[in-house]
Amino acid sequence: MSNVPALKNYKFDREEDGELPTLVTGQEDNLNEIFKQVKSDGGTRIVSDAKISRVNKQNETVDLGDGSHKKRIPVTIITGYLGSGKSTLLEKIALQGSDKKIAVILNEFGDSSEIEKAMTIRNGDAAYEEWLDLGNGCLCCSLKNVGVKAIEDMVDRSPGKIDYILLETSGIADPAPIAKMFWQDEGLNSSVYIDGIITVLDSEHILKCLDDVSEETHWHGENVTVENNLTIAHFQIAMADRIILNKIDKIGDNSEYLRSLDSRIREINSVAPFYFTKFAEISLDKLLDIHAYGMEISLDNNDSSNLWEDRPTLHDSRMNTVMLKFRPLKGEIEYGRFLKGFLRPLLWKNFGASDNIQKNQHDWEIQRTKGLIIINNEGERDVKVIQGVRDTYDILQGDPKVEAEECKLVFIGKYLVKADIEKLLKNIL
Ligand SMILES: Nc1nc2c(ncn2[C@@H]2O[C@H](COP(=O)(O)OP(=O)(O)OP(=O)(O)O)[C@@H](O)[C@H]2O)c(=O)[nH]1
Ligand SMILES: [Zn+2]
Repeated sequence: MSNVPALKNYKFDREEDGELPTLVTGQEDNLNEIFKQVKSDGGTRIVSDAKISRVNKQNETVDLGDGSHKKRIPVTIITGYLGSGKSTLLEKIALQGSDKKIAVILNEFGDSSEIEKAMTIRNGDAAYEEWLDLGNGCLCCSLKNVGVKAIEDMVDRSPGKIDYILLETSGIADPAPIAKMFWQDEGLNSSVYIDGIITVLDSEHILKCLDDVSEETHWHGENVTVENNLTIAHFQIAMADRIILNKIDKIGDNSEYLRSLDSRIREINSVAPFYFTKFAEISLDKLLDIHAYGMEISLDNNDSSNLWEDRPTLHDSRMNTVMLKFRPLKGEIEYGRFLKGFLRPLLWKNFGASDNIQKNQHDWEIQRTKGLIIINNEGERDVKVIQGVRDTYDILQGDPKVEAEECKLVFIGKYLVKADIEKLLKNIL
């Protein structure tokens, strides 16, 4: 077990920690002042700020036993439901060109990372130092070992080259098992530490997500005790150390709705500070190096379970991914047919577009669309990137140099039937 110092091993020390405040009777009129100055060590004792920052500092390095120290790398986990703006946040963090050398780990569902890459995120004038794509499936179970190994390798192969890691989880992943992975895995635990979990919410759709409970969500792990009226979005909010209420431009000045949003989120997470943003515009210092687990991580690492209420992992089995690959489109006319005859009927089903597209009896719903569309215009190659969240989609100019010979579409949603969607596409190709 890495010998990360545990705050619990510290004894209160008068000259170091200064005077303990006299017994607090609770009648003091400067009670808030007193509480602001003292912090508990997670147990009963109180320690000074200086000591806390020293412990946090020590948490950032691990003593290798031969007197040398290895700097541990902070990891910020970025979670949030499908299409909330996680990648947009990554982009904004990069564009702020911070002095940190940042590695990005993507754990996207639906193997859509090259679509993400087609909108290459640039860190200043270069892409992020490292870009580790953990591919399909969720880190919490199917990919765990692969994921841990890949992260360990990345950290080991670039000593000194990376001083911060951002991990974007897939939109439908429960963040707890991913965070736990950094605690429970011996190797990871000594080379990285969790600085905080940031949850990005789509202000326009988050209440719909929270209301979308279903008896079909299932739990990974034994002794499922947690009641079933929870969704992934609940856990993503509950685990947050910072909450970004993104897409505020979609709400306008609907203060009524904002109040309902505020109270719903506060019900789930009453402590994490939250920020309203548009296209994830927020300054780095609110998100990085927050040492959200500085105190707990220095408590005896073995009892990290109390941080994640060792509960089973939630999976919503109604969700699935449909990925289509097809030849480049021939010119603007076919591209127009693709939009009018395929994409819109699929996404605008609720607006009366023909909803007999999918034969299954379920109430199917596309929640996330990502596409890389290549159009051959008389020898000219045009690349479009499609980014959609439920019924709205953006078409962005892609990088014509992207290495892709065929179009690629990824739909993530409920009860999607690949054969039906493919048939609709065939009608227009
Ligand atoms: N109107 C509006 N659109 C936004 C905002 N932030 C992001 N978007 C758009 O929403 C879409 C999804 O944004 P992403 O950053 O890809 O979302 P994501 O959370 O990474 O999506 P997944 O990785 O699929 O879960 C993109 O088309 C963005 O341009 C915002 O504040 N307002
Ligand atoms: Zn899983």
